[in-house]
Amino acid sequence: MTCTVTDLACARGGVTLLERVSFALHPGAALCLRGPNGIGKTTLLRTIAGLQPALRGSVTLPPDAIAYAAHADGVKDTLTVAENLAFWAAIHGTPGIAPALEALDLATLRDRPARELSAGQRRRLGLARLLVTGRPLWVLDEPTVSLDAASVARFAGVVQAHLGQGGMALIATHIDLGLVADVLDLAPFKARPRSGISGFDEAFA
Ligand SMILES: Nc1ncnc2c1ncn2[C@@H]1O[C@H](COP(=O)(O)OP(=O)(O)OP(=O)(O)O)[C@@H](O)[C@H]1O
Repeated sequence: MTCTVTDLACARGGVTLLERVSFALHPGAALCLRGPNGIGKTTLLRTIAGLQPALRGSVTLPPDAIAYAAHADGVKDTLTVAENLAFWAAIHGTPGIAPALEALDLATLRDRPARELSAGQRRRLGLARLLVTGRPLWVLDEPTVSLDAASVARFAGVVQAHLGQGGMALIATHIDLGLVADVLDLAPFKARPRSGISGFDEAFA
């Protein structure tokens, strides 16, 4: 199942940020989005994941085929690590949480309440959620924030394994994860500022 994004335009706070974004992501492939702070990487990922409407364009994969992981990780503080994963596994109908615990090195933390996790441990729990969704496209917004070097390498291996099973990954990241991935520079897709005054844009084009 290929994810095809065609002529996508997205906005935040009423401002159009990116326009004419098109690409195809095939099974087993990863694409890294690059661009300076504020260009609209998060906004584009949220739009592709179906968390906000597109101004224009289309995404062929439905939102329920996409697992989105971002800064707000959805971890429930009052539940333990294992309970958080079991909760998500139940929602997605995944049989067990052991592979996810193992993959993100969370087995020794399984009975720790999430509120007692360090930032990096919490991030690993948020990323472990990806594995229990069973969804083919992982949309990842700065997934390595707070992770130490060993955890970055471990997570890169998790993504690589997902790709090896025919999954896909779309990643906004400022660091090189060491993945075999195409890179999409968003600069050419930056929307031109609009005045909102009829005739103004044309007069000053
Ligand atoms: N809730 C909001 N309301 C209005 N504008 C917002 C909101 N959130 C973000 N923005 C603005 O939208 C623009 C794009 O933000 P976005 O987070 O998509 O950029 P980004 O490329 O992911 O940035 P970064 O690399 O810093 O994470 C920025 O100019 C930002 O200030």
